[in-house]
Amino acid sequence: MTEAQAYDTDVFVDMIEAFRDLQATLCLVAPPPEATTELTATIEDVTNRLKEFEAPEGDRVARELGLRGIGHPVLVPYQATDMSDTGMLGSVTFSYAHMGSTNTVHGGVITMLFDDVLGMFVSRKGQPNSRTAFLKVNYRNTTPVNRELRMTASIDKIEGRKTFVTGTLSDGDIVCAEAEALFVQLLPGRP
Ligand SMILES: CCCCCCCCCC(=O)SCCNC(=O)CCNC(=O)[C@H](O)C(C)(C)COP(=O)(O)OP(=O)(O)OC[C@H]1O[C@@H](n2cnc3c(N)ncnc32)[C@H](O)[C@@H]1OP(=O)(O)O
Repeated sequence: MTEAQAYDTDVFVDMIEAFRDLQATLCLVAPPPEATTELTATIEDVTNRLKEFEAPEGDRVARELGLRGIGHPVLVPYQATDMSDTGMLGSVTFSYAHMGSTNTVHGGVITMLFDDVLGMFVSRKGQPNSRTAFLKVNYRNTTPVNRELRMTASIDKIEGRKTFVTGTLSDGDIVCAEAEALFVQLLPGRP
C-alpha cells in the first residue's frame, strides 16, 4: 500500500472497528420485531453500498491490513508488544462478539487467534509462506471477555520446511489456553 493511501487505511480501520462494535452489540440486545426489521434493512443498505467498492484480490484493504487481525472483520485484533527471533509477547482483548457462554470466550475463537498469531510469528521469524499443518489447543481455564490478556509465542524447532511453535494465552497468572502447532513452508510454485 502506498504512502498516499495511508490516510484511507486509517479510515478503513475506523470502519472495521465500527463493524466490530456492531457485532459485539448484536450479542447484547433484544430488540422488538419492528425495530429488528428496520435495523435489518439498514444493515442491508450498508452492505449494498459497500458492494459498490468490490475490488480484485491484491487491492482489497482488509487483506492488506490482515496482520494482527486489525483490518479483518472476523479475526481478533491483537498487539505484538515485543518480538525477538524466537519469542513474542502480545496482548489481546476479546469482546462480547467472541462470547461462547456468559462472559467467556468461544473456544473456536481462541483457536483462530492462535492460528493467526502463531502464523504471523512464523512468517516473521520462522519461515515465510508457511501454512498450518496442525494446531492443538488445550483449554486450561475459561477465557474472559473485555479484559486485557497476555499472549506468548515461541519457536521451538525448525527442521527443513517445518517450524514447530507453541503459544499461551493468560489472564494474569492464570493460563487460559496453550497451543502447539506445526507450520510447513510451501514448496516453490505452490499456491
Ligand atoms: C504475513 C502473513 C501472516 C499470515 C498469518 C495467518 C496465518 C494463518 C495460517 C493458516 O491458517 S493456513 C490455512 C490452514 N492450513 C491449510 O490450509 C494447510 C493445508 N495443508 C497443506 O497445504 C499441506 O498439507 C501442507 C502445506 C501443510 C504440507 O504439504 P506439503 O506437500 O508442502 O508437505 P509434505 O506433505 O511433503 O510434508 C512436509 C513435512 O511436513 C510434515 N507434515 C505435513 N503435514 C503434517 C501434519 N499435519 N502433521 C505432522 N507433520 C506434517 C510431513 O511429514 C513432512 O515431514 P518430513 O519432511 O520430516 O518428512
